[in-house]
Amino acid sequence: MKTRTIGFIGGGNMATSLMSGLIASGHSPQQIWVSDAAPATLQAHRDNLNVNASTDNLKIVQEVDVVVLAVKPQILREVALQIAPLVKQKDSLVVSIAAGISQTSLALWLGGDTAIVRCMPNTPALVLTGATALHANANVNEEQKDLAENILRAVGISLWVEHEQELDAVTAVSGSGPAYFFLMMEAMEKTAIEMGLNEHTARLLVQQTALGAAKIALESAESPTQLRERVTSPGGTTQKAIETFQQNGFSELVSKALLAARDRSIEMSKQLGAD
Ligand SMILES: NC(=O)C1=CN([C@@H]2O[C@H](COP(=O)(O)OP(=O)(O)OC[C@H]3O[C@@H](n4cnc5c(N)ncnc54)[C@H](O)[C@@H]3O)[C@@H](O)[C@H]2O)C=CC1
Ligand SMILES: O=C(O)[C@@H]1CCC=N1
Repeated sequence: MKTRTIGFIGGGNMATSLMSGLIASGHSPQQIWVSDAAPATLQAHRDNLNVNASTDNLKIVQEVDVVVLAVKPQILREVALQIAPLVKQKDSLVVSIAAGISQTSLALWLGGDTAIVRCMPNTPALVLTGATALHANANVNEEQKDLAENILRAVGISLWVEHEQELDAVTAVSGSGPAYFFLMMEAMEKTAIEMGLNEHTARLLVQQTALGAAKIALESAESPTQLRERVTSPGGTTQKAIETFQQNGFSELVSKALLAARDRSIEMSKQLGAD
């Protein structure tokens, strides 16, 4: 497939992760455009990533084949309505990464004929280890599906969900998920220091342990339960820790947190969208 130009409207955390990942995976910065309301953000992208940048969202739509909507859900309506006439004129493929903004809302704002892929990536895209789930509306053809998938696959794994509602669960699991692991790392690091390790040692041990656990989970055919049992010697230290977690409601707490994130995604679609 011929290399396509990609434009990001909104150049914040997630767009930075995606642009950096695309460039690291061999995409030419010259084929990437970004717009943002903050000129300083755009200058940083010019300086650090060497991409094309403009404060004018319409300029981005004009220049590119694929428009990625990467602004906060709260201002997506305003941006979508602004670019809608040009998107229609150019017959652009639009990819939205916004949490909690449905295909229904996007189609209402952008126009019912627009080819729209709604997806949920995550910030590890920055280091080419992202996880993205995508959903296409009925206007997206096979070539456009490949195009959207190729962009996200350049920065990690990507998979399609059949039902759009699944994206609420995806948001709770992998969209927000990196933050849960960072929270665990924060807590482990803090206690490691309280137990007498210096900051450098505490951080390094936690980071390497997280990496090792993720790597073994990915590479092994065994389930997380089996892998956990391999670390847990009967009557040993891990058993004490795991019992402490479980007696204090760890699994229930994780479940509650993910359900709250999933429900917030649904609530956002009602509050901010046209659902
Ligand atoms: N941060 C994350 O881990 C993830 C975020 N998302 C989604 O990505 C989207 C962006 O999130 P972040 O990058 O975290 O937010 P962010 O706040 O870092 O970036 C948004 C950017 O949009 C710019 N902006 C504001 N008004 C604008 C306008 N009218 N035109 C153009 N740019 C404008 C802001 O200056 C800012 O740089 C959200 O919809 C979020 O739901 C999705 C997956 C993960
Ligand atoms: O917190 C949020 O709403 C966004 C979506 C997933 C990760 N960050």
